[in-house]
Amino acid sequence: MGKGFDSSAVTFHRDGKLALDACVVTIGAFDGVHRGHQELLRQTIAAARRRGIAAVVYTFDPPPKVYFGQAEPLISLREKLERIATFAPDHVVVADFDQVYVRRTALDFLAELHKLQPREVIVGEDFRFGSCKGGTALLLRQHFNTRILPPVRCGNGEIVSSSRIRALRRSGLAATAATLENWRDIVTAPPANRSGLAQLEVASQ
Ligand SMILES: Cc1cc2nc3c(=O)[nH]c(=O)nc-3n(C[C@H](O)[C@H](O)[C@H](O)COP(=O)(O)O)c2cc1C
Ligand SMILES: Nc1ncnc2c1ncn2[C@@H]1O[C@H](COP(=O)(O)OP(=O)(O)OP(=O)(O)O)[C@@H](O)[C@H]1O
Repeated sequence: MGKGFDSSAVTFHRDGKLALDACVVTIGAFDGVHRGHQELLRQTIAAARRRGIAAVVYTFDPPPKVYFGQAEPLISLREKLERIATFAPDHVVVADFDQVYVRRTALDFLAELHKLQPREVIVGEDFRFGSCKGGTALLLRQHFNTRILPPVRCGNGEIVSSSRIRALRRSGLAATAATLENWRDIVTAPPANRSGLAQLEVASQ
């Protein structure tokens, strides 16, 4: 679970705008910022702190499955960014997942990642990227020092996923879904702390 909401320490960027000389980065749709995502965020921020470099979260708006009409979003972009911000990364990159972006190949995406000069990339086993999901975690490993985390599971052994949370909600099992999200004690920020988010929203208009 993250600490308390404080977006003031986090800088938000549109994709392609951020260049760094070192970082640890995690990548994903992160819809719901569930317990599996939280583990990625914790490991990413811990690795970055150990190395004394920036922690970066790279995410997509809307989540690709939502863009392709395969799912309804679990939470809004604002809520997602607020949840991510509670883990206190240094940077959050939000890529506009649209008809132009979706045509980028896995190699295009790797070229963008190179601009962040990651010392470590941390993703889950099933991470895919690039048009037609051509890129895998193993391809990432050919380009960057990549840590592939084993899946976080719930008590009955099932893998925690946004899809599973959606299915539980659809079945009327909202309380079970909420245990996988694990956000019941989220601290909501006062408006003054949301300036970074507001800037991102203005930039996207
Ligand atoms: C440049 C780029 C292009 C993508 N193109 C597609 C696509 O054509 N079809 C698709 O289903 N997903 C596409 N995706 C989404 C990925 O499959 C995946 O959902 C995304 O990278 C987030 O990973 P996650 O779902 O593990 O969070 C693309 C992702 C990126 C970064
Ligand atoms: N249970 C989990 N344990 C560890 N990593 C996870 C878990 N679920 C997702 N991840 C990783 O988090 C990142 C973002 O994944 P993503 O947003 O696709 O989540 P998801 O729950 O698998 O979504 P969906 O069910 O919609 O496919 C990816 O690197 C993915 O591999």
